[in-house]
Amino acid sequence: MAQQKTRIVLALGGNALQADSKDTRAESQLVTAKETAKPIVDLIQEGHEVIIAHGNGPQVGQMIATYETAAQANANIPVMPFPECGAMSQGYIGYHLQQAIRQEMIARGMEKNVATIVTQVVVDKSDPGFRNPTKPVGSFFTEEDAKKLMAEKGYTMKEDAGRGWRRVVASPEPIDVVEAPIVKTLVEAGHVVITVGGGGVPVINTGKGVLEGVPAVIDKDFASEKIAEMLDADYLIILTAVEKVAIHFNSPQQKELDTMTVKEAQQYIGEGHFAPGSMLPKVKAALKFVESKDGRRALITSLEKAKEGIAGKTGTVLTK
Ligand SMILES: Nc1ncnc2c1ncn2[C@@H]1O[C@H](COP(=O)(O)OP(=O)(O)O)[C@@H](O)[C@H]1O
Ligand SMILES: NC(=O)OP(=O)(O)O
Repeated sequence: MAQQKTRIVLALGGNALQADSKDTRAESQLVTAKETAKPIVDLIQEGHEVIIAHGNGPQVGQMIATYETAAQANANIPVMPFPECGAMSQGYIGYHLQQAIRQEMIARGMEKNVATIVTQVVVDKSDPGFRNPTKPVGSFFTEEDAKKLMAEKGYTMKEDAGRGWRRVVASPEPIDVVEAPIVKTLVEAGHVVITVGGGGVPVINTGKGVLEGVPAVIDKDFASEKIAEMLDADYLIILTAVEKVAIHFNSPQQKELDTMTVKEAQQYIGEGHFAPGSMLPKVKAALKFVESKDGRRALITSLEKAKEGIAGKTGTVLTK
């Protein structure tokens, strides 16, 4: 039986772009993107309106580190500022997703266009996120190497959910998605749109329509939630490396959750079940979306299980 058409914002996690976090080559990302395209095109083929968002932590961190290293070696090479690196990461990742999704649609005889919108997201210049960097970017390091980098380069680095040490940067909250009306027009015309890549390029509104990029990385789960509200989406689906959200994660008491009410989610957040910088923003984004309007649904699951998840067979569903 055909499923009801829904407007879905799909937030792609890091594993949708880099199957192996140590292999950051562009060629490998394109291969991974081609696998990622399959479950996405399944949803498009079922008739859903799909808007795609994605992270950029590893990619933007790599770009910044490359520029910094090049500038250190050659004084004629200027360091590319953070917002510009964010914009480049949207273009680079969007290009891979466009290629992969287009190829998959052609293989299935589907006639649809797919495009990336370089998206700016307004933040507040007095957001407390600017004073307390929390967003992990770039590669993972051992504690020893991280301490050396902190001393040498003045980076702030933190341990990331048991996976190693990473540089952390400011991560303000998204307030407004500048290009949302264009995205809406394209979606309503039947096109597949990739937007708020890497959470969007963070900009502050300096008045009279002048936007200015700021050095930060917005969490893509929060930016996805924001655009999902602005597009009046039915569904926010956050795809990551795990099939279900768990409490007592990584402990003998680990319990995977099929559903979580808003009240339960708030309780679990208070009890510290979700790691900051990894699962916590996903649960918070899902919670905010479900609370924003009656009838809105949110699902957290793995990329491979997206189709089953939307059919109600797996994943963790947030309910009111
Ligand atoms: N309570 C939890 N339940 C499930 N996974 C968790 C939990 N806390 C932390 N995680 C970890 O968070 C990861 C997802 O975060 P991350 O990899 O940063 O996101 P993304 O997929 O957006 O790149 C999961 O793969 C898992 O290792
Ligand atoms: N911008 C962002 O949230 O990136 P990741 O999902 O890669 O951390």
